[in-house]
Amino acid sequence: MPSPVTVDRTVPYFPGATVLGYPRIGPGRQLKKALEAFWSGRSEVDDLQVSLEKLRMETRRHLADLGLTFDDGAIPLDFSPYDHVLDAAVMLGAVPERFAHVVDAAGRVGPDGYFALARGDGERAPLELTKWFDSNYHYLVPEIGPGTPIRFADDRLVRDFLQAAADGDTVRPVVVGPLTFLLLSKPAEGSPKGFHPLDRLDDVLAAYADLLRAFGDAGAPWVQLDEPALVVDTWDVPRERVLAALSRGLETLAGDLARPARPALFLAAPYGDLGDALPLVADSHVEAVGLDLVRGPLPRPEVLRRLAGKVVVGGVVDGRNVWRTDLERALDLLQRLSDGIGEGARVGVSTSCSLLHVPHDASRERRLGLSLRPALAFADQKVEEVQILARGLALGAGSVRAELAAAGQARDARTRLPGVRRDDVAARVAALTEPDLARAPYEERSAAQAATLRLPALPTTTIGSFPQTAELRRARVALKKHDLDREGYERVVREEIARVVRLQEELGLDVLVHGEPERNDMVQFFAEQLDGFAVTDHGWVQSYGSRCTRPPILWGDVARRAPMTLPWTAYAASLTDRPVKAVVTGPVTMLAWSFVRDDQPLAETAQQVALALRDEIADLQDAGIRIVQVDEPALRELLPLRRADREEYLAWAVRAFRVATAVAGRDTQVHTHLCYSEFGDILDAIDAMDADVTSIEAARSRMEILPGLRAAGFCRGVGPGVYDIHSPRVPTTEEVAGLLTAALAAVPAGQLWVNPDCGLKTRSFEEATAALTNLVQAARAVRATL
Ligand code: MET
Ligand SMILES: [Zn+2]
Repeated sequence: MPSPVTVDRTVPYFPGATVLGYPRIGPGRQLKKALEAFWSGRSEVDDLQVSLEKLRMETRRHLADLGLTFDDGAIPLDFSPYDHVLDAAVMLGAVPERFAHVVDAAGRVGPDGYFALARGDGERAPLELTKWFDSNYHYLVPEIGPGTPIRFADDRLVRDFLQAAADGDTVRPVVVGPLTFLLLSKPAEGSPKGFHPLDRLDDVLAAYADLLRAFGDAGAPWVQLDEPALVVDTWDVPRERVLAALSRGLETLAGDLARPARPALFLAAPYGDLGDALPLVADSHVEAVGLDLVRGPLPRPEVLRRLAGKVVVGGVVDGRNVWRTDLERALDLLQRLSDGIGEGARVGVSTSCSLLHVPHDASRERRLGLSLRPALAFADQKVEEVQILARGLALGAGSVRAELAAAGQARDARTRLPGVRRDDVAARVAALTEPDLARAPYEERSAAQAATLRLPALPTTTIGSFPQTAELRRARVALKKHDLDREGYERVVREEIARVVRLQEELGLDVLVHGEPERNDMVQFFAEQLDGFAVTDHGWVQSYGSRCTRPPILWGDVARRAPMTLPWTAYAASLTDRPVKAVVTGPVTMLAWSFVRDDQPLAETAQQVALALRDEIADLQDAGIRIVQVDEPALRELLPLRRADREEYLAWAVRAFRVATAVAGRDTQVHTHLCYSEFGDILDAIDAMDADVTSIEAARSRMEILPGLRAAGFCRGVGPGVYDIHSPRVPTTEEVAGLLTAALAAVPAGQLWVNPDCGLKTRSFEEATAALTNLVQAARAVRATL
């Protein structure tokens, strides 16, 4: 007779050392290569599946080689072919109505449907792309309405788990938790007023319960539910509602559904402090909780004691930065965590968040030389650090004395590198006064600029970059390999600038750009030319889907050596009578998209970068350039997740922008460009930046931003993006005209600019030309109706 199943409230073994997630792109960017081969038709769907499985397998093996145990769930299964939030939506079958056809009768979504959701399919717009918490990773925003299907539909993750198990690896599946899923979603089009995706909580919980049962059947010892949404207190619903939803989720998934019907649950809360959510988790039946102890404090003693029955996983190794951990401090923190929990405490060691945000392996960075490299820890080094700490915690600090000492020495050596502190830079920052930050009143500027620039109503422009041709990429590689000399390379760049200027004249754009062909990347290009920055050879991190960036490392005081973009912009200007807009990357974005020194406040570092840019803008102006755009796409990204921290951040961010731009005279038009974020809650800061023109993402969200801008009293130029450059779709003239008409309902014609959402570098010339043709035509058509 089968014995009746009894509820199992014991806590199973949890590995001493783990990481919350690992880079998914592959050390050789295998993911990117496999995806792009498939999308371009160079490979078949079977090839893609084989490549992805190979990548998953190699990642598991690699983590096991680095020392993570392979049979107890220490190795996370956090792979995604494109994005983990999209995966959760697909798992739930929760696709928007326009994509209903991509879900088959069994509830699964095939590769074509999956990528159509991510990238559009020529007719249907993809899901909106936006920043994941305060990082430069982008996720796809699920669209949830009252009628959106929600059930446990697609079991890909379970199949991936079984595939690993068949190879002998018992991994720990990582899933976006139900609350985070719903809080990151937006209401589907046509949802009634007042509807919030959280209204679908019970349906989502039921689906997650089925998922957990499936993992139970598959034999998973642990499942990690990521609930970073809990560390944010700025959602569009009151905190009480978030906490009530959490209680309900914990009850349903951890209490009502008990082991052995489900695996043990590890609730992880990266990117900050759980705050008042932690007691609820403590009193629930989840078996393990992960705390971000890099960003968050050690919980108060009375809360810690309530965690006694659980495994508490201390995230003490920073998953967001590349500096070696102060192991001594981290071990001490873990010890205090353990002591605070009390007798029988079970403490695991982990990273503060997934290592998704850092590159694979610092030991490959040969060029960084002997000075900086020992101070760095990329993902693989962090995997080693969590193990050292776990050993130290289990066996005492004495057992890892040598490792602690080596880490300490490396950190000390870094602070003594020449260039870390420079008196000349410190003196310039200290000498800044209020007049250095102020420009003439906007009315004066706008009159002066109108007289100088003589632009038509609804002026058309682009955001800066044009598609990067294969020839250009080849030339850059050849330059690096010394197959092409500097002069030869610059010739190629100049030819490209000339071509792009001609193209823009032919298209009839009003404000031209030089096209940024000299830039490998908008941050790296400047970082390479600034003192205080180092660049990596292999330090790729995923930005979204197949897109990767290589963040520079800001390690010392920042200063400009020589003009950076001036020669290129001036060359473009020499080829045309139309105004040419110079484009530089702003201070906040330089910081956000680099790994930044952790030995002084960001505000201080930002001013140093701003002063370097100020020098560049002064030079551009002296050379006769009358429009300068300072890109700050990351302005919103660094916005703290807790309301209480926001004001301070926005103050220094705005200040840095003004330090960089206030050198512009009244007839020099300052633009800024912001993209891929919700800007609704920083409109005042955008206003305070005092740019003459602000171009802003809007195409995917259909101009949602504009009424808010108007309400905030924004009276300067604004260019809501009318062409979504992150999709291969070419918008029609009618579509663009429709968006412009919509924009005119919220913005006076005299303020409105016409431009794409962002730069064109990810598109082909063919797509960009077609889209810009339509954009110019639409602008002319709407202009004629004014
Ligand atoms: C992510 S914002 C990009 C701005 C840059 N000027 C470009 O056009 O590519
Ligand atoms: Zn942009």
